[in-house]
Amino acid sequence: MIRVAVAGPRGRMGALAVETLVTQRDMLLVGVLDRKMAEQSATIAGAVPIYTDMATLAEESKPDVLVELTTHETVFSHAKEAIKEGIRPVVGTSGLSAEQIDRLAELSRERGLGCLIVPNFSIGAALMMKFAAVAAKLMPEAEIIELHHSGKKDAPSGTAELTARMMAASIAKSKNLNDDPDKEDGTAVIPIHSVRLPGLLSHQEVLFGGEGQLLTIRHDSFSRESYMSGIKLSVREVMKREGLVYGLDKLIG
Ligand SMILES: NC(=O)C1=CN([C@@H]2O[C@H](COP(=O)(O)OP(=O)(O)OC[C@H]3O[C@@H](n4cnc5c(N)ncnc54)[C@H](OP(=O)(O)O)[C@@H]3O)[C@@H](O)[C@H]2O)C=CC1
Ligand SMILES: O=C(O)C1=N[C@H](C(=O)O)C[C@H](O)C1
Repeated sequence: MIRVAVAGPRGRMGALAVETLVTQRDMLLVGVLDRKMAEQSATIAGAVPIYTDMATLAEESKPDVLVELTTHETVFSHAKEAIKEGIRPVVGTSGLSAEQIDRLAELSRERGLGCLIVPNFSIGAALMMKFAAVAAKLMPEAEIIELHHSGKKDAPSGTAELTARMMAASIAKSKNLNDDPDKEDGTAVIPIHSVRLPGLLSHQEVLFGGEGQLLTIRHDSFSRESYMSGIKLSVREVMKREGLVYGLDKLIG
């Protein structure tokens, strides 16, 4: 049985994650981590205890995994504290900096614990990133447009950042860029444009321009249900891993 805790249980994602994880036969929801004792989190969590600090959560409920779904302001300290307490983070929250990601890689390696950073739990988005990385090798002139609901607090999205990183790595490996004297260090910077509007949920387009042509790779999430199978997979996978894995695409082969 995997003992799971969820941080951010009153949030749009956290509440649905709680609802999903309690139905899994191989998982036991042992606690939720909130920033305050709220009546709403008590309703969501049901019989599950609510904690407002990691050390007490760790000591009393002994989770194996923490699913982190809070905000860009909190996520790094939660993930760091979890690793310190021997809890494997599954980080869905966006907004970690490259330095923070490197630090979590270091900490999880030192502690011999799995740590997953999954900017997008949907299978379609993972495929979009893979396809974009392949396309970037042959069509490196590319830009990303990410579009989200107006309640999203951070920009650019975590999905767009990982897409850009995978495309840059792919371009750097390809002969095209390494031969380009205009690129100083061989690292392509893929521009990201962010749109926040009511009516949207989560959408991304990767545009590739070429002589007389345009390739568009697009993914849309129309409901947060699209993330739930990826969350379940990530909780199971983090138990089998050591060190950092960044992206659902690395879990699905
Ligand atoms: N990886 C993925 O596939 C997906 C990732 N996301 C990401 O997940 C994150 C959450 O998104 P969403 O649910 O829409 O956001 P919400 O704003 O709906 O939820 C965030 C929740 O976190 C709570 N919170 C804030 N600080 C703390 C803290 N210190 N401890 C515990 N809880 C805290 C907030 O409480 P309060 O309201 O009281 O401040 C709120 O309930 C975002 O970063 C988003 O980008 C979203 C969708 C998919
Ligand atoms: O805030 C959201 O909604 C989402 N955030 C994630 C991100 O920043 O990429 C994942 C998805 O795009 C939805």
